[in-house]
Amino acid sequence: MKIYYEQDADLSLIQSKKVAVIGYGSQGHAHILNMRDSGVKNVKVGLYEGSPSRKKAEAEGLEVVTPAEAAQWADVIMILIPDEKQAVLYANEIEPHLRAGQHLMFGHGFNVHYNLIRPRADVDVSLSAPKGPGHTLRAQYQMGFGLPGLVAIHQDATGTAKDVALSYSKAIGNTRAGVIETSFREETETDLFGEQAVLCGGIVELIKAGYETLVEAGYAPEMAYFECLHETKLIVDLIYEGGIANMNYSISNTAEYGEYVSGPRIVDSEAKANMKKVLEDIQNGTFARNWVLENQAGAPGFNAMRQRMNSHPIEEVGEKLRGMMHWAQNDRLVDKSRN
Ligand SMILES: NC(=O)C1=CN([C@@H]2O[C@H](COP(=O)(O)OP(=O)(O)OC[C@H]3O[C@@H](n4cnc5c(N)ncnc54)[C@H](OP(=O)(O)O)[C@@H]3O)[C@@H](O)[C@H]2O)C=CC1
Ligand SMILES: CC[C@](O)(C(C)=O)C(=O)O
Ligand SMILES: [Mg+2]
Ligand SMILES: [Mg+2]
Repeated sequence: MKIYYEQDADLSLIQSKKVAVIGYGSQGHAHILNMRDSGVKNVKVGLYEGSPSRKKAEAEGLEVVTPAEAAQWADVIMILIPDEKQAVLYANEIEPHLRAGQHLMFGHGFNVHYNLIRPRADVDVSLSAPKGPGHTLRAQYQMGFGLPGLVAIHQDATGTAKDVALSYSKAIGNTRAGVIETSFREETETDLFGEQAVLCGGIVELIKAGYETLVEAGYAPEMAYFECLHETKLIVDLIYEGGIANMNYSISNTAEYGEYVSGPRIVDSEAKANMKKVLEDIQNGTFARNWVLENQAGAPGFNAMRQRMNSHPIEEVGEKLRGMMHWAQNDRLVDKSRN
C-alpha cells in the first residue's frame, strides 16, 4: 500500500490551475478555504442562482459563479454537492461545457462507481477524499494538522491526473496526515460500509438502544444521556489517540472485564452476519439503487426517518444538558451560519 506525504506532492501544480469547487457545504467550504490558505489563488465557487450558500461564500471573499460558468472557466472542477444531486448537475451544467484536458474531481466515488456519471474519455477524472467530516478538515488544517485522505484515478487523459490529484490533496491538508492511493470502487464501498455499519448507523443505533434500555428500566434520562452518548466521545478520543489498548489502560479493570464478556453479547455473530449483508448490498448496487429511487420519489422515507431521529427523546435531553456545558459550545466544529 502506497501512502503519500508532504514531500511526495508538488503544491505548485494546483497553485498554477484555475480551480472551481461546486458546492459550499461541509466539504466544499473546507476544500476551498484550505486551498486558498495553501496559496491556490485562482479559485471560484460554483452555486446555483438563489443558493443560500452564496452569502456564506461571499462573506469569505470568495467569487461565486454558476456551476456552468465554473465548468467553462476552470482547469480543475471539484464536485462537492450532495451525492444524490450530482448526476443531474453533471448532465445539465458540467457535461455541456467540458473540454478535452480538463480535470474533473470528486470527494467520494459514488456517482462514478455506480455509473450515474460517465465522464467523456478526454478529461482526467480523480478523487481526493478526506477521511473525515468537512468541518473537521477545516479545523484541523487551521490548527496546522490535517486529516488523512485518499486519492484515486478513474481516467488519466493527460498523463498528469495523479500528480494534480496529489497536489490538490496537499492543498487541503491531507498529505500532512497521509494520503492512500486507492480505486473509486474501494473508496466508495469502504466509505459506505464504514458510515452505515460503524461510524454513523452502528454508533447511533448503539447509543439509542443503550439510552432506551436504561430509561425503560426506570433510570433518569439525564443519567442515560451522559452514560450512553456524552461519554462516547471521551472513550473514542482515547481509542483515537492510542488504539483500543490505550483506552483499556485508562478505564478501570472492571470496565475492561465487562468489555470482554458483555461486548460480544451485544455485537454478536448475528450482528456481524448483518454487517456482511449490508456490505453485499453496497457491493451489488442495491443500496445505491434504493438511494437513487428514494430521491426520484422526493425522499419521503428519508425525510420521515430524519424527522423521527430528530424528535427522539435523547436529542431533547441532550440539548438541555449541552446548554449547561458552556465550554462545549465554544469553538464549535459546525457553525451553520458560516457553512
Ligand atoms: N460531509 C462530509 O464530511 C463528507 C462528504 N464527502 C463527499 O463530499 C461530497 C459533498 O458532500 P457534503 O459536503 O456533505 O455536501 P453538503 O450537503 O454539505 O453540500 C451542500 C452544498 O451543495 C450546494 N448545492 C446543492 N445542490 C446544488 C446544485 N445543484 N448546484 C450547486 N450547488 C448545490 C448547497 O447549496 P445550498 O445549501 O445553498 O442549497 C451547499 O452549498 C459528497 O460527494 C460526499 O459524499 C466525503 C467525505 C466526507
Ligand atoms: C462518516 C461519514 C462520511 O463518510 C464522512 C464524514 O467521511 C460522509 O459521507 O459524510
Ligand atoms: Mg467518509
Ligand atoms: Mg461518506
